[in-house]
Amino acid sequence: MSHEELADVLAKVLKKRGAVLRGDFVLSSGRRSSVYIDMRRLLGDESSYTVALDLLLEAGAQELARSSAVIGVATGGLPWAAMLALRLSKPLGYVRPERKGHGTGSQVEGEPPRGRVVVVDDVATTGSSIASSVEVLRNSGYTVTTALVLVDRGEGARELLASMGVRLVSVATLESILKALDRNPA
Ligand SMILES: O=P(O)(O)OC[C@H]1O[C@H](OP(=O)(O)OP(=O)(O)O)[C@H](O)[C@@H]1O
Ligand SMILES: O=C(O)c1cc(=O)[nH]c(=O)[nH]1
Repeated sequence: MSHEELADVLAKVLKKRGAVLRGDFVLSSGRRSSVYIDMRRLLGDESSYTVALDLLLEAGAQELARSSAVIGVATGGLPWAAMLALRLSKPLGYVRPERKGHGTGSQVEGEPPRGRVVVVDDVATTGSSIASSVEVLRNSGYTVTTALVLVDRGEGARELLASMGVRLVSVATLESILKALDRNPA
């Protein structure tokens, strides 16, 4: 599929699930935005998450094929990482935003074998959530060169991750989704 087609298909399921919200939202970074993509709404409908999963598999095909495991950024990235790992029969892990305060005290969960892993999140805005996970993973002995997301909001994530040697692969940008919604208003 072309970039435009990927954006069209993702925009369609986001619209179906009422996941493109307009208002005044505070983002994870503390920034404000008049548009919020609530990716979690895709999870509540199996045909919608299946479409989104297939888009992730298509956009990240090369990098996923070369990876030894799929690692989710908790919490938004975890369901997508889990579904990808299951589809690809690959080990799964996830990174907590903070080390667990009791029990094992772990920050990387799952103990997938050390190797080249793909980091998965639902949305990238500033990229700081993915960047923190990449640092934690590298400190734990994993190799990370690719991050895969459904939506890149185009607010610095690509540049931040590139400065760390990580390529951001996305199904669509926020701009392309908004254009797709304009193209297909019905
Ligand atoms: O690129 P960034 O500026 O870091 O923003 C994107 C992050 O924000 C959201 O997570 P959130 O912090 O809302 O936590 P959650 O996934 O646990 O809901 C989203 O799932 C990304 O992880
Ligand atoms: O930056 C964020 O926190 C963010 C933006 C967005 O559109 N959707 C989301 O789930 N998180």
